[in-house]
Amino acid sequence: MTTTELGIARAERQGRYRLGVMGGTFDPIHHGHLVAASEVASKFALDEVVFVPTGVPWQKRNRQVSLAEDRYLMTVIATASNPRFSVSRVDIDRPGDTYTVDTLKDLRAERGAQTDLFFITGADALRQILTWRGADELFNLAHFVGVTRPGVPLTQSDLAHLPEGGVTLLEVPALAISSTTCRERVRAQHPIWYLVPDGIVQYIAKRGLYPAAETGVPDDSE
Ligand SMILES: Nc1ncnc2c1ncn2[C@@H]1O[C@H](COP(=O)(O)OP(=O)(O)OP(=O)(O)O)[C@@H](O)[C@H]1O
Ligand SMILES: O=C(O)c1ccc[n+]([C@@H]2O[C@H](COP(=O)([O-])O)[C@@H](O)[C@H]2O)c1
Repeated sequence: MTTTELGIARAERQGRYRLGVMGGTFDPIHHGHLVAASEVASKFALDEVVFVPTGVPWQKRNRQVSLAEDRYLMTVIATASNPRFSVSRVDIDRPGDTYTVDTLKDLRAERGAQTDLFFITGADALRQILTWRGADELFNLAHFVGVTRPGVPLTQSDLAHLPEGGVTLLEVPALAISSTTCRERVRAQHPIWYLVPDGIVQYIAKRGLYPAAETGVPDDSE
């Protein structure tokens, strides 16, 4: 999108606020998340991107997930330097499993009817979207932006089963980083500098997250 197109997009919004919503487990947050959010913010002329750490990511029940407060604090640290990035507690403060349909309803109630929601999701999550609770409702609550992710092929034909006009695919600078790789590297005592913001390296060390032994910091599985 050129600067002129962006100008038109801004003019066409007629006083409406454009809010990007970046949901994730963020265990830990890494530069892949931040670059995806920044790119969508630029291409869609968003006023703000709110990062929403999951409370209980029910589709990750078979694995250990760090405490919500640790994931929340890492998200705050990683986004603090960007004036257009913010962090919401809606998912971690809501009891029970986390469903995006609730996230979007809560943000809509909080931000008001003048706000348009753009839910940002990686290609892997987008491919699973019909398994999400209340999937048929999701596309009435937000426009979905599916961002490319290395190792996850995604084409227009993958969108065939999704409502027409409900999803836009966007190619973002490819960063082959995952939270899984970051956790494995910490456990193996390999560096994660430059895969995650500096403050996250320090937070993980300070809290002793992702220890090599099973007997480490508490998690959300108990
Ligand atoms: N490198 C990346 N490029 C683009 N999108 C990404 C990238 N990493 C994660 N995402 C997207 O960000 C959102 C939140 O991801 P999540 O917190 O689960 O991170 P993850 O790296 O996929 O974690 P894990 O490896 O633990 O499954 C998802 O929609 C995911 O597809
Ligand atoms: O609504 C659901 O049923 C649902 C199922 C799986 C994932 N999600 C959302 O998708 C986003 C990315 O999730 P994850 O597990 O890949 O970090 C995050 O906002 C989750 O709440 C939502």
